[in-house]
Amino acid sequence: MTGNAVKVKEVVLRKLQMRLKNPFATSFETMQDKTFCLLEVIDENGNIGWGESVASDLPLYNEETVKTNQHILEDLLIPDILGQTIGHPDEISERFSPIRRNNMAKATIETAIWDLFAKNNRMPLSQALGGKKKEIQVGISIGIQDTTKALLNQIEGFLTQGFRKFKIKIKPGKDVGVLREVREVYPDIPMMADANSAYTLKDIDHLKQLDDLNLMMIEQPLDHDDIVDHAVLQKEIRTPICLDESIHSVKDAMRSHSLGSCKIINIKIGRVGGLTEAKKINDYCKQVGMPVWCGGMQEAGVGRAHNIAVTTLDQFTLPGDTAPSSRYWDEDIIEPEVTMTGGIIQVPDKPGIGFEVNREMLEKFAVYEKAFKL
Ligand SMILES: O=C(O)CCC(=O)c1ccccc1C(=O)O
Ligand SMILES: [Mg+2]
Repeated sequence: MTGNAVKVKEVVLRKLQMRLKNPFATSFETMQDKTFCLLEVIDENGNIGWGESVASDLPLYNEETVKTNQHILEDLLIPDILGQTIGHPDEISERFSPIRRNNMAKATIETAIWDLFAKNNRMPLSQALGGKKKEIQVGISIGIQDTTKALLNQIEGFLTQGFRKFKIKIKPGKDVGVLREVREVYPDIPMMADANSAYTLKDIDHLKQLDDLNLMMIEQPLDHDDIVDHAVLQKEIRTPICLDESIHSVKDAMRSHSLGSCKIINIKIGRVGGLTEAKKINDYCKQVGMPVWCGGMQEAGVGRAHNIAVTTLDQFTLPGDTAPSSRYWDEDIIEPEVTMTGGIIQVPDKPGIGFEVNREMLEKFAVYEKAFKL
């Protein structure tokens, strides 16, 4: 779509520190205190666009951290767009392409420009992206629990709230046995597992046991940057492989499809460098008939709002990880907060991300702030 251009007059970079309600354990870390970059981009008309980075303090999910984000944003990306007139947000990823990777830093600015562009054209971000859904189905990601009883209690609670997909984090020693016990209690719930690269091809015979558990998919069982071994594994197991960490671009999606590395892709806006690339992956996967869904990185409200918008695209056919604000936060940074009824989130029809940022919450959680003006 064409539309009114955006002229960037001012950018404010903040770092926020927020504490999750409970620790969240994956196969590679247990996290409860989250620090992240939040970007406010102001245009010459005083409209404001917001972008949230999903990079955390340590480079355990990918190579980026809050500090690498700060460097790339302050020293390269913000100076590059300050004072510029952006005809369409699709230009941003092209503009930033000489810089290698650093996708989460790039996405922080690119998503803010998308928000600003949608506001300037007085339309919801979902509409600016070409999304048609007015409501989205919601899944839940459940961290590794100390006991199976604790996991079953969590599932019971989330079932009553109406969640549509149950993603269970696994690792060696807390995988097949735990999932089997869950299946004995809940034989039919839509369930998947996420290994966050905890296995290797030496575990093929062990992973074959997942095929008896009627899983929707096994997410990222092997190396974070692999699509070759995943193709070998997919030929050995019936359970569809979903790739998360391995997919950084539409080219990775194309390579994975042609090799047979996966049958489903978890799209995360930050991991792929922004909404334009996420849309390209959506469009390619629609062309080849590969389902996609929107993953999460325990975002605060701005990131959550962008995830809702991208989930309205047509190939996002499976419930994502975009749970309500209350999943992780006693207080979120947006108002209203993201809420859910019966496993459904209503897509906002206000301009841009459709939520206001609560500046009192920014004051409360910000540990760093720097303004960039012409
Ligand atoms: O935001 C959510 O609820 C999903 C959280 C999640 O699964 C996750 C959280 C941190 C790092 C990686 C992942 C993942 O999806 O692999
Ligand atoms: Mg994952």
